Amino acid sequence: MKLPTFLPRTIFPTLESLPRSYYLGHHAAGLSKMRTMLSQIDLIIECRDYRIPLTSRNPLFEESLAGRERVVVYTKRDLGGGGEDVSKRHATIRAWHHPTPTIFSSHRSQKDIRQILSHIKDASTARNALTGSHLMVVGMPNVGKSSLLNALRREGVNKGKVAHTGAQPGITRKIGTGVKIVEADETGSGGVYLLDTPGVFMPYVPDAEAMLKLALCGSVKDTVVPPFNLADYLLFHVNLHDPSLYGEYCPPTNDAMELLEAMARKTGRLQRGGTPVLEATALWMIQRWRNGHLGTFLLDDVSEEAIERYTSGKNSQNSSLSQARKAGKEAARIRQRARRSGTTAE
Ligand SMILES: Nc1nc2c(ncn2[C@@H]2O[C@H](COP(=O)(O)OP(=O)(O)OP(=O)(O)O)[C@@H](O)[C@H]2O)c(=O)[nH]1
Repeated sequence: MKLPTFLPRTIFPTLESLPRSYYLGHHAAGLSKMRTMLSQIDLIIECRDYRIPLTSRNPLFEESLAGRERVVVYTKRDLGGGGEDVSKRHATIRAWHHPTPTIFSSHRSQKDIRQILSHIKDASTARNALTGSHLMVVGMPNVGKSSLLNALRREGVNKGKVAHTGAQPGITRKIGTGVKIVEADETGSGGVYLLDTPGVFMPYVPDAEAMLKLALCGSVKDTVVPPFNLADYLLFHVNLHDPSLYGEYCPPTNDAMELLEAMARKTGRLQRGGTPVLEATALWMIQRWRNGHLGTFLLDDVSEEAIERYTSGKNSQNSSLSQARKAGKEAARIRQRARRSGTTAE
């Protein structure tokens, strides 16, 4: 008997009830500190997540840290997969950012890290800085800033890890001191120092799907978006990519609960009585994808048309940005009033 052909979903339903903001106190404080330090900075390394090149762009970094030389580094390239269209994809992204240089990197690839170092050294030489160059790495939470700093230091001056890294966002909370990533020459000039900064989320996420992408990539804490919604959205993408990726658990399905139940049974995530523990299984499934074990692919569509759509939507994003700022200030005022009167507002 011929099995029916599996048809993956082509549209994911809009989840209007999802939170659209994750702009925390230490994000605002970090950004304001970065702004005050800007005059001492020669080059900004702006990190974005390779799996979501459009969605992980935070307009705040261009708006608040304008006027400094910049390089865009797409981190976690290894999690975006290969394929024939990689060169075309990279060319499209480079053209979008032109004339800002763009580098695609994985923190474990010596070749990628050397390419970034080489760019940094060239920029520093061109500046002819006698007192050394001072760089700052910025980006959304969990995008891989501290991992990049450690990798540049290891490759540049052969020294061990200095910055803490972790699978959840918000590991770096404060701006530290500059870390040497390139030695000065015999004359004492040419040294390069890099500042790590806390990840800063955008004040307002333009749509619910963007929030799902950011949460899936680990930019917000796993408690912010319900794991079932994330697992369902991940399944939607895995199905568009290759449903055989979860073939060891169950046949192709568009039902996330069916897959989670099968995964829970196969991996022994069961309560007493044999009931599958679905939420823990959803988190496990998401973590497997984040580690590259459930397919490596992009969540954003990267084409000239998609970039055009994204860029033409920027204006509405900017107005949402000012609305979000007003809402943020109002929330801070309410919290302050509640603290003064001895009650909490959260
Ligand atoms: N596969 C892969 N994982 C990476 C890469 N870069 C970072 N990671 C992982 O991503 C997670 C977050 O990395 P961090 O360096 O802590 O990210 P961060 O941007 O400093 O995070 P915040 O403290 O929130 O600002 C860690 O689990 C890293 O191991 C990469 O290029 N490839």
